[in-house]
Amino acid sequence: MKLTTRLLKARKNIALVAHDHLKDSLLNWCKTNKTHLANHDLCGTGTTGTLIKNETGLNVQAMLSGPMGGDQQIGALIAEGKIDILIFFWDPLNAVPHDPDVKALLRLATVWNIPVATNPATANALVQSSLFTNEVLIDIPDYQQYLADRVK
Ligand SMILES: O=C(CO)COP(=O)(O)O
Repeated sequence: MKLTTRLLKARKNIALVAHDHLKDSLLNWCKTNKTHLANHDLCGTGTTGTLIKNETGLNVQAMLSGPMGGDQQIGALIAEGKIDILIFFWDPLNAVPHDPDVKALLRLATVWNIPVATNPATANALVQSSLFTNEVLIDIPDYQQYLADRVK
């Protein structure tokens, strides 16, 4: 796959998602890192986003709840280059009904090479990284080239 680059601006679009057993963990992480998060545009799946908004006062755009399509909405935004960082505390110990959507979200985050944290240790590393406060270039698939190759 030929690559091109995408500039992630200093002010990021950050998606926040947590499965039910990990919602307290993500909520606590958001409270601890509220001042960092306040510098960015936040969205989240329905329940996670609403809980964070209510409990931290941060402005979080809540999409649909995960099992109702929220993971897919965030995945689509990633594919469109509208999400810069994904923080997704997914549950490795409990099955969820929408496992295909979870996989799809994680897959698209990998395809489009955005920084992803799936646990608090990595989320801490991300928030302390210069990419959290500065603009950064990431490599992404060259979609125009990809399409041109497929249609010639
Ligand atoms: O299920 C989720 C992610 O897969 C999260 O959805 P909620 O935030 O609505 O609980």
